[in-house]
Amino acid sequence: MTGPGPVGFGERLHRAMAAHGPLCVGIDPHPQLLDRWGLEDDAQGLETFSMTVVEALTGHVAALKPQAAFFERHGSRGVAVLERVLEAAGEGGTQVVLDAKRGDIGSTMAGYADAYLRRGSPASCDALTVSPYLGFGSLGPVLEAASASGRGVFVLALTSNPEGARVQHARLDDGVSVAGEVARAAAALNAAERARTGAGLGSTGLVVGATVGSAARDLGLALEDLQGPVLAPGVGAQGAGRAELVDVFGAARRFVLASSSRAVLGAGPAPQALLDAARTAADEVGAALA
Ligand SMILES: O=c1ccn([C@@H]2O[C@H](COP(=O)(O)O)[C@@H](O)[C@H]2O)c(=O)[nH]1
Repeated sequence: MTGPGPVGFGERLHRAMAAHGPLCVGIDPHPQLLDRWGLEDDAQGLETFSMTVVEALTGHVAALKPQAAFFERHGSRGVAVLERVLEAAGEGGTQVVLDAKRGDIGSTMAGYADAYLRRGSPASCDALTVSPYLGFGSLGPVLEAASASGRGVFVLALTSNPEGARVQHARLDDGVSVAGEVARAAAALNAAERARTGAGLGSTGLVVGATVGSAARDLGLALEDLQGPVLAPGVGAQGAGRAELVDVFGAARRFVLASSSRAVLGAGPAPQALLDAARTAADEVGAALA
């Protein structure tokens, strides 16, 4: 991708959600999906699959979210495909979220920042998913790089998988939940950014699964105070739909970018069928989150 302009990620996403609805379509080239599309499970199949999705949906959905794992499993040729997908996907205002869930000590996070959040890097994206479970402070280098280059992050808070709860629901000495502490830190960054730029949304997002039930409320996440985007995976194949989005996000609904991968991708390979599936999903999540 050529790289974002002077408008920050939060504001760009805000505009994209207003234009196309609050849907992010994941690009998850599972081997089973490649097979269903009549493609080989190799780098060529991966490229045909991913570029079909990009060409069908770019400019029609708020965001696309390639899942790094399904590119990395094809080795260096798969990573080269991911670079081409990131380059092609960012046209027409569609925001590109790379789901790589990076998390390491601060000095290594500087390497990830350079890889994904620097202008001109071969794998540059609009926003990167990151894990705060080495301590929120370890994210410093990616947060600084994102801020300097008009990019963003989605920090894991309450993930959609059931195993996450044991860590993310735990309480710290002062009674604040682990996920609540992550949400507080993200909200502080967004408040500072919005005070500085006047952006509609800050660029430090959270990941909160649409499958987490009452956890965000019970754990005091105060998502309505986040003033940044909430990426909500779990819609479609993991079982969440309209009722879950309303229940989980309540008054914070307007910040939510619902994310669905397999449920949309299963409509392919015909580009029009993919576009129809994405539009139907965008209408459904849009009605739930209005
Ligand atoms: O808490 C999380 C964080 C990320 N994901 C990712 O989203 C997609 C979900 O795919 P579906 O086919 O819609 O189930 C996948 O890439 C996950 O790694 C998540 O599911 N939960």
